[in-house]
Amino acid sequence: MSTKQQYIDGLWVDAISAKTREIINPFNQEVIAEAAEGDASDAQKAIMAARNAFDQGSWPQTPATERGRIVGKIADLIERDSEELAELESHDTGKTVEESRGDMEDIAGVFRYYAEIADKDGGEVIDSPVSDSVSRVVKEPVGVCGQITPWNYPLLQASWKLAPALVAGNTLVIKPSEITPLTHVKVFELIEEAGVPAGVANLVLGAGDTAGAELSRNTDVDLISFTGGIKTGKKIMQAASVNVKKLALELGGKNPNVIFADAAFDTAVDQALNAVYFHAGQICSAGTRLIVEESIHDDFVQALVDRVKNIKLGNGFDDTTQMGPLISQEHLDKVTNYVETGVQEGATVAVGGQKPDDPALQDGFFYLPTVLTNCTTDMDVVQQEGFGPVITVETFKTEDEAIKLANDSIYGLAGGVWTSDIAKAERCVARMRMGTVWINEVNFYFPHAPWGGFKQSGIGRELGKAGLDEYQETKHIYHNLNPEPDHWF
Ligand SMILES: NC(=O)c1ccc[n+]([C@@H]2O[C@H](COP(=O)([O-])OP(=O)(O)OC[C@H]3O[C@@H](n4cnc5c(N)ncnc54)[C@H](O)[C@@H]3O)[C@@H](O)[C@H]2O)c1
Ligand SMILES: C[N+](C)(C)CC=O
Repeated sequence: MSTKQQYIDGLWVDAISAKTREIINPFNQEVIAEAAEGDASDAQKAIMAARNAFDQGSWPQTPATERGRIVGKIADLIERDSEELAELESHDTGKTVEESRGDMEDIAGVFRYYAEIADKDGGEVIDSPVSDSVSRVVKEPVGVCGQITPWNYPLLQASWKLAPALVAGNTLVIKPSEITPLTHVKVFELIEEAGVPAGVANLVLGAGDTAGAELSRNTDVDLISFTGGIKTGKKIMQAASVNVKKLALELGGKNPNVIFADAAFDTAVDQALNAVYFHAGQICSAGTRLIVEESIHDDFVQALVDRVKNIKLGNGFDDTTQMGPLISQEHLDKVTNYVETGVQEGATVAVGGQKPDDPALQDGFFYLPTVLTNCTTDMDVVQQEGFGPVITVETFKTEDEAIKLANDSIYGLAGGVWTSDIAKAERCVARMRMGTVWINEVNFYFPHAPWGGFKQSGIGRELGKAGLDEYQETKHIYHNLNPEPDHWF
């Protein structure tokens, strides 16, 4: 088995320490690859390459049209190799290959979107308050960007960072989660093939507290963009203060899905399942807090439970599988404890609440899709991000109460409202404190619309024009066409 290497300064390299890590398929714990285990010294080497490429290389000055062309070529290559990428992602994360195929389409779309807008903002001329002067605003790259991604949507989250950073003329070092590096390695082969100059885009592999921590504290890094958990986000924010790095944080969520009695019942039930059980609930924007109008609670829960019982768990490469495993034994233990805590707090397991007993699933990190009823907003299970296939159900009687419950969270990533009353829907979303709100929809995102969190779900935005702004500095240039002495002194 050849070792998956890092890509630093245009070369494929092992870790300086020569250490490696086994990469595991969470469906059966089979070792599917061996990857270089970089650490702080590898990160320093990559940062130096990115620093040199920014300070002395041609990329920041390359016309935006040309940078866009190269990023467009990456999109073409991702489309060409999308099946290979999708299979790698599913082996690495356990998600169904159908879900991974959807991710690859989205990823190519993100590179394509930023390629297309690369040269669309040529700056702005300001109406100067002084005659014989020109005042203009231009956008410039920030510099060297550190980028850190999580294991749940490895390449998708990377694409939201790589594409805008590159078209804006930055250089970068990205570090994937140490447990899911495979699609990052493959996409760097495509980045090389597309003609991105050596040193501009660098890939470091390895653990968060070594390689990742170096990216956040190193003073040669000008911007750090992180997607992951809130605890890590806080550490990165602290480390980044050393040189006041620009900071973008995409953190967790505990997202409400509010169902009014006048919602289209069958669709709302169906989408409440989609909101949570895709990728076994390991989605930052999963609608895990179901908030249902009291008058339909019993029917709604019964309909959910009937459907949940039939969800087919299994190998993501089997066409009939609807839900794969969790990512690791550690995460399975965390989800198990999370549900047990909920039960101790007074929640009732309406369905699931344990590992499956199917002998075919015993080698994987499976947990049954679960619905917990009798939940109240003060419970840990309602407030903490469980990041597993678990829905908690709360009830409300009035619109005000529904909004109060929806907003009762330290998080503010996303939320949904289901109703057939247009005015009520608009009133609700206006009051919901989240970066994305859906009316009669769940979990929908696309390259043109910004993504990010209110409150402790994060800082900054990815995707859309806002996602490009994160990677640009704004410079005002004032030109006095008729300089004269003032004779003040
Ligand atoms: N807001 C979003 O768009 C979004 C998207 C995907 C995932 N997430 C969140 O990500 C979390 C799950 O991902 P995870 O378990 O991989 O998160 P995590 O915070 O454990 O790890 C994320 C990344 O940070 C690195 N890391 C860990 N410690 C570090 C440190 N001290 N310094 C620098 N880097 C460090 C890890 O190696 C990994 O690459 C969930 O909370 C989920 O909600 C958010
Ligand atoms: C941002 N999203 C929904 C793609 C993945 C969150 O975990």
